[in-house]
Amino acid sequence: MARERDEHDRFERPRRHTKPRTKVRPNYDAAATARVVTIDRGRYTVTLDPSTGSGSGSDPSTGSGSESRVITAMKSRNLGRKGVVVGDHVRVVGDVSGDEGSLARIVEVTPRRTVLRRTADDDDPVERIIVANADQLVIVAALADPPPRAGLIDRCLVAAFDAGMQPLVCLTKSDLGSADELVAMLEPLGVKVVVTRQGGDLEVVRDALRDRTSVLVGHSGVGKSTLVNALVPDANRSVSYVNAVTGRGRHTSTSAISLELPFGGWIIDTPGIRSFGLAHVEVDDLIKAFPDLQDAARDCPRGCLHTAAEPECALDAAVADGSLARERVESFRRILDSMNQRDDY
Ligand SMILES: Nc1nc2c(ncn2[C@@H]2O[C@H](COP(=O)(O)OP(=O)(O)OP(=O)(O)O)[C@@H](O)[C@H]2O)c(=O)[nH]1
Ligand SMILES: [Zn+2]
Repeated sequence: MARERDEHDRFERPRRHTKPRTKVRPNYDAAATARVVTIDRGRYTVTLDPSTGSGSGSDPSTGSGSESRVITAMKSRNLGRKGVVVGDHVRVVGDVSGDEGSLARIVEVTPRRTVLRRTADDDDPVERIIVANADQLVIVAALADPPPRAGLIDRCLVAAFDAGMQPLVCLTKSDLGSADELVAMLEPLGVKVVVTRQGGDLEVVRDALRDRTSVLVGHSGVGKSTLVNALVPDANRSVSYVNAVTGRGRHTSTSAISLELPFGGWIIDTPGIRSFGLAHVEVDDLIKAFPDLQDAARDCPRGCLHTAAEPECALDAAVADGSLARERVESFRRILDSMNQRDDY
């Protein structure tokens, strides 16, 4: 679903060996592959995949923990208006040495597996993709100070399901409040929850993040930086961060920034993202994240929106005959409703 809307899908990649090479469509199969870690004023900081750069041959999608070469690149003209976002897998040509002052060119963007969008707002009327290719959305909420808002968590869940990303709810500041209520709220949806506090044991969090690409979202003050610094002890000195900061003065943009986890995988922080684009989400897309509900909904009348107001929704029948748990249907309807409430996230 997310893939169908991917703007890049309309542009076919040149297939290896099937088409004759022409001057019109250069073949970049030999170009180095890299991933975009942050963007600042038209300059893309990318890390060269270890297999292209140093020849270690490890899987670039999981991150091996080895030092990746960081280079600065610009978008090539042939990409036209096509966007390049954090998390994109790209091909780069030109000076890929990564030496001070060097500048490579991004010539191709690999089709995206997932896309996460933010909504249009006053500053920018277009709903834009903010992160590509992430497989997990980590929704960070504090148990107190600031108090958690269930509606926001629900909206983030919708964004995750719609984007084809697995949600993980991370409840911070467990020293200040109990997680029981939120855990009970999320359990019927099958959403994984981890509970943390500053200075606490992070093993469960590490296990949930290991070898995946996770996007962190959460409001200011919930303890996101505290968490990132605990997971990536040298976050402020990491290659991508330093490059973004020292490369061209201060890192002033609000671009997402991708950090390699020392235990494998990546986390992408999203400063300044206040809301997700949910306007395009269809009920039929959302329900795909719940195969049992989707299955039961096959008996719904055409055009059924599956809300509690629908007189003949088959989800109610399934609850009545015991094939679906009432809490699960009610929880699904709750996140369905959250979609239509205008609010941050
Ligand atoms: N009591 C308590 N305080 C915490 C915990 N984690 C973080 N804090 C405090 O909460 C405040 C906000 O933490 P940050 O990590 O800066 O939060 P953030 O989400 O990164 O916020 P921004 O930097 O504004 O985006 C700081 O004063 C932290 O010391 C925790 O587990 N328990
Ligand atoms: Zn229905």
